[in-house]
Amino acid sequence: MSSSPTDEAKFLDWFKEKGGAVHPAVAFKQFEGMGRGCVALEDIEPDTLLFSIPRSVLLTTSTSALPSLLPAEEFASLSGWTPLILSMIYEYLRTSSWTPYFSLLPTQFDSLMFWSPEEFAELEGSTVLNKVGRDEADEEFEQTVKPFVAKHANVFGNPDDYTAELFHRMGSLVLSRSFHVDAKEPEEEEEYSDEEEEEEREDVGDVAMVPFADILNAKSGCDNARLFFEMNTLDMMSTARIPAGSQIFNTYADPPNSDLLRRYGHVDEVNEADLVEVGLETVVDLVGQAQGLGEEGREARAEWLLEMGIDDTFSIERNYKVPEEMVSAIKAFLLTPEEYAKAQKKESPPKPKLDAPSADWARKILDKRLSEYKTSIEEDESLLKESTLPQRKRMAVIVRLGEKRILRSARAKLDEEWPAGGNASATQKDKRRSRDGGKGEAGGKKQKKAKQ
Ligand SMILES: C[S@@+](CC[C@H](N)C(=O)[O-])C[C@H]1O[C@@H](n2cnc3c(N)ncnc32)[C@H](O)[C@@H]1O
Repeated sequence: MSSSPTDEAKFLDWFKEKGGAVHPAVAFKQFEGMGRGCVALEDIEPDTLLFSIPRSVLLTTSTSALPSLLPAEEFASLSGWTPLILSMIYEYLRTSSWTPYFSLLPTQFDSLMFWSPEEFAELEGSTVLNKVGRDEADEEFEQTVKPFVAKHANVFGNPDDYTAELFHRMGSLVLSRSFHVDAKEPEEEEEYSDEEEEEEREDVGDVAMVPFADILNAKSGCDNARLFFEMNTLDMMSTARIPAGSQIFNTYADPPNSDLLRRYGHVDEVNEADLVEVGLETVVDLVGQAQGLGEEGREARAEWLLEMGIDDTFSIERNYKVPEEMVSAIKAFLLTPEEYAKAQKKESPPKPKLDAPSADWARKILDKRLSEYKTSIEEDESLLKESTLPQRKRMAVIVRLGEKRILRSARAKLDEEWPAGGNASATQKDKRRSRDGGKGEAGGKKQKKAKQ
């Protein structure tokens, strides 16, 4: 990265001139493999104000000068993050308002937007490959940004300075560093929320680049600081005791490794929030076809499930349970035409309760998902032992290995609770018995009576 200690000093001067305040025990530091972060120089107690950011230094579509220089309806016609990205490029190229901030920001990224096809191939099997959005971003640049900048060259200056590279760079900064800050009046003690998966639905006016807050790194299970929104400031507070010499960590809202890699360009070797996704289409193809449903019939059932609020993607987390919506979807494809008609009439998808047939199908679905990765768990485990593995490949292996391990554990859990081709296991029966009262006839009856 190109920024230096002088840039840090200039940034701090600028930050303080604008009214920012920093606790004397908080300092910048380079951390191996993480870039710049913040360190505690002395022990810091919980609930300590680490730094306070005046709202005026936030870079948003409200604080940038750009919107006021353009016809309002034309600026409003821009969609997604484009208004913010354009405002950032404009401020970066044409003004000095945020120069000390920009000089601390990275210009190169390991997030998926910047991976080559060969590097992407290492992620084969992971659904993250469908979420990168490089083509959409290129199209947005070519079809919207370029003509817009050329049309308003009186404001933007030389259109050639507005390159696709700069557009992707600013977009990646928004993806990895922005915060959701309601543009409306802040609620009392409103808590920060990092920008979430809902980025497309979010109002761009609420997305903010927050100098200083975005210098904190994050690590699964290690967060010890959090941003709180006050009327005139955004305050970073410690949420735990931070011993002298320790890194100050924010939270990025605990994404799985696939999303960490996509948005931030890093992974957590140990990530409690890791998960693997199974698409509804796997259920549709596998169960629907085996049930003899034609393409139209399969599509109709899938559409109906979506209308009933079932998601098109199921996430298996580290509790290794088959997601309820996936069970419901499997069972919907196992319904006879008469049962399906009835369910449609009642507008009610099947209850998400596993039974022997749905458990067998869940097993097949997990196997199908596992077969979509081109390497085995064992191969990945030995790859990770190689000290010469290139960094991006290493991260891809960690993502795909994490996903495969979850699939394997979910399958083992199914095998234990629903042995293949059979009935419920002893554990399942025990669970059922204890739900029924577990005392045979008399116990069961009593419980029923009490319920009436
Ligand atoms: C909000 S910024 C934090 C400041 C950043 N380290 C810098 O040098 O400007 C987020 C970026 O920091 C890096 N980062 C944060 N946490 C990390 C971690 N646990 N491991 C590796 N890199 C991390 C990633 O490059 C990520 O995109």
